[in-house]
Amino acid sequence: MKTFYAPASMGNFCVGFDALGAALQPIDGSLLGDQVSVEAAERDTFNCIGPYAEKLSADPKDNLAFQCLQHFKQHVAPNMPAVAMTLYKGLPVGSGLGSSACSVVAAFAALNDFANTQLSQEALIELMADFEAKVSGGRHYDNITPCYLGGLQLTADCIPSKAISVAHDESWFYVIAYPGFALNTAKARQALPQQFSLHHTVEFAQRLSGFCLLMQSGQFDKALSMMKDSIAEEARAPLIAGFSEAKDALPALGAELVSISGAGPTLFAICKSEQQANAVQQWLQQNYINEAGFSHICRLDAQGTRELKDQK
Ligand SMILES: Nc1ncnc2c1ncn2[C@@H]1O[C@H](COP(=O)(O)OP(=O)(O)O)[C@@H](O)[C@H]1O
Ligand SMILES: N[C@@H](CCOP(=O)(O)O)C(=O)O
Repeated sequence: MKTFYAPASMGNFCVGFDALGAALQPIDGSLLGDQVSVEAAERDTFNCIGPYAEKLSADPKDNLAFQCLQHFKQHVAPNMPAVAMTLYKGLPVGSGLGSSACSVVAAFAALNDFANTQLSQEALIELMADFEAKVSGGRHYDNITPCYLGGLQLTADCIPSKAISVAHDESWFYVIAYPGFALNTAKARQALPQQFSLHHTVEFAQRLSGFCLLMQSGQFDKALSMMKDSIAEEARAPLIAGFSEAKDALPALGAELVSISGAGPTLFAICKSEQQANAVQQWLQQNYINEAGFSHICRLDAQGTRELKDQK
C-alpha cells in the first residue's frame, strides 16, 4: 500500500486573488493536510477516517476523493484493477486551508502512481482543478498547484503549464489560525463584488506583478510592502468573527502582515522572527480561536504532495 500526503495551502496569498497560493509546513514537523492510501483489492472500496472525517457525508458518492476514483476508472485508466482507497481527512472543511484541494490532489496523486499513467503534469493539474471547481464555486488553481507542487505558485489557466514557482524568503514565519468554525468557499465567493473599476483592476495587476518580480529578484522586504488584498478582504472580513480585531492588534506584536488564508476563516500573519511568531500565535490562541480551532507556526512547504514512505 502507498500513502500520499497533500499539504494545506493558503490561496490568494493576500496580493494574488485566485492567482497566488502557497503550501504550508508546520515548523514542529507535524503533518497538516490530507492523506490518501490506495492498494489492490478484490473490489473497489472507500473509507474515510481521521479527525475531520465525520464532518463529511457518510455516503462515499458525496466525497470528492471517491469521485476522483470513479472518474479515474471511467475516463483515465479503464483497465486499472480494483482498489481499496482510504482518505485520512486531516483538515477541516471550509477552513481556508485548501481542504477540498488536499483530498483531490492526494487522491489523484495516489491513483496516478497506482495506475502508472502517462498523464502529463499539466493534464493532471487540470483534472485536479476540474474536481475542486465542483465544490468551491469557481475554477481557481491557487490551492491545487501549491498543494501539488509545493512552495509559492503564481497560477492560472492562462499560465503556461498552469503554474510558475515564485521565489520566497525562507526566513519568514507564517502563523496560521483556524478559528474553529467553517466558512464555505462558494458562499465566501458569492460575497465578493461582481465588478471593479478600471483604476481598481489596474492597481491589482500592478501590485501582483510588482510583488512577483520583487520576490523573484530577492527583494523580499519591498515585496512584503506591496502585499495588500484589494479584491476579497473587505468583503469577507465581516463574515469572519474576530478578523478585524486581530488585524488591528497583531502588528504591535510583530506581525508584518495580517490577511485571510484562502476564503477564510483561517487568518495568517507573516513574522520575521520566531519570537514574534510565538507572541502572535499566543494572542491568536487567546483571542481568535475557539475549542475546535488550532494554530501553527509554519514555513512554506517546498515538497508539495509526496509519498509517505514509512506507512505500510
Ligand atoms: N474529501 C473532501 N474534502 C473536503 N470537502 C469535501 C470532500 N468531499 C466533499 N466535500 C465537500 O466539498 C465542500 C468543500 O467546501 P469548501 O468550503 O470549498 O472547503 P475548503 O475551503 O476547505 O476546500 C463541502 O461542501 C464538503 O462537504
Ligand atoms: N482563491 C480562492 C481560494 C479559496 O481557498 P479555500 O481554501 O478557502 O478553498 C478564493 O479566495 O475564493
